[in-house]
Amino acid sequence: MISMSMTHMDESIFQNPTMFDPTRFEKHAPSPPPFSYTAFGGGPRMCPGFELAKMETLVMMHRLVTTFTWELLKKDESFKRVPMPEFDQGLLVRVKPLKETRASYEA
Ligand code: HEM
Repeated sequence: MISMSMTHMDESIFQNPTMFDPTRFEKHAPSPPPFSYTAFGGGPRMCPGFELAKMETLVMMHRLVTTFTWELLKKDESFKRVPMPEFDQGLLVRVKPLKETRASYEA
């Protein structure tokens, strides 16, 4: 049994662990020590789909932020870890296609 958040939230391994910083996973970034980043497990039974999953996640994120605008409806939203992140108010967002948003700015 592993506790991923023990190492994922360890400041001696990941600088500013609670900060959203995708650059920490870029190719030129220093690799974390073995078995400290365990989202995909580790060792001989490590997830064989991890490269595919990372690529799919990147493509999906790119599409979501370039196709839609996102508006946070509860500005005082926060979350706690129990142990997975859970939003206090359900993370309500208004999502609009980017084309529609541009049209309303132009009107
Ligand atoms: C965000 C997406 C994914 C996450 C977080 C994830 C995570 C994991 C984890 C933690 C394990 C256990 C590894 C271990 O025991 O050390 C695992 C195993 C596995 N994953 Fe994934 N996975 C993801 C996506 C995928 C995809 C896209 C595929 C296939 C296309 C896949 C196929 C597998 C298989 C076949 C195993 C079993 C490997 C074995 O027992 O030898 N996973 N995954």
